[in-house]
Amino acid sequence: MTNDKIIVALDVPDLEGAIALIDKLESVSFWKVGLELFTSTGPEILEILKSRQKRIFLDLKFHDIPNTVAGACRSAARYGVDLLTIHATAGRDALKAATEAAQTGAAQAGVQPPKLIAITLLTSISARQLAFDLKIPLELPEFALEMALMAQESGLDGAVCSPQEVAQLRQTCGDEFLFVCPGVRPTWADKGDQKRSLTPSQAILAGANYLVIGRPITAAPDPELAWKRISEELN
Ligand SMILES: O=c1ccn([C@@H]2O[C@H](COP(=O)(O)O)[C@@H](O)[C@H]2O)c(=O)[nH]1
Repeated sequence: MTNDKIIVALDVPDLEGAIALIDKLESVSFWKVGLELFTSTGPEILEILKSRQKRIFLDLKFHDIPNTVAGACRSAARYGVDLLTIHATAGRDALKAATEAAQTGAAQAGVQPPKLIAITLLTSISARQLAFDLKIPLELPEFALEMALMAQESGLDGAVCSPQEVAQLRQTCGDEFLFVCPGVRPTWADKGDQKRSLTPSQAILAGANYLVIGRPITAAPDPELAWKRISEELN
């Protein structure tokens, strides 16, 4: 079964909604807790997922000065989560400080350190927006590659990128570096705000270790059926 490669994004506003989805999608083994749910529930949602033996991607996308991201990563690592995110654009010093702090926090709590992964460029940003809104004078694939390389050089375990860039990033960063791809859309799903999508099977074939999929499953009229269709596509 390859559905352990799918991380389902629990983007719901409260604990009640989250528990309903976790119970409904019993065979999902890896859940992503992001800004909306964590801001609402705090660490309680992590305890609930752990009590059900689920793996956890804590996607808080830290972006701040080195001292502050280090403190945040130290604290988050104490929860014993599997994956944790920071924006690569926080810079090299912040990435290095975050890497060390995640190790320290986990050791203090006696848990396994999370894999720390860097956001290269949000999958909701198009090439046009990168150039005209963010004023980045690089082609989008080159920018994503530079961010992934900086993360790798700073000691991080992997990167978040769109499925459209993962093949090139994989080729340069090698097989040991983790690539987690959101912005994944089955052919039958609405793209919403995602600008750089591929289908689940295309993303895996391109070299992603994990896919993050939210609304195509969680906002589907029948989430169990949507999950089953995506799992079958991958199997
Ligand atoms: O570049 C990024 C980084 C993180 N995400 C997160 O992934 C999910 C995607 O949800 P969908 O409903 O499948 O669009 C969401 O939680 C984002 O915060 C991302 O989309 N892009």
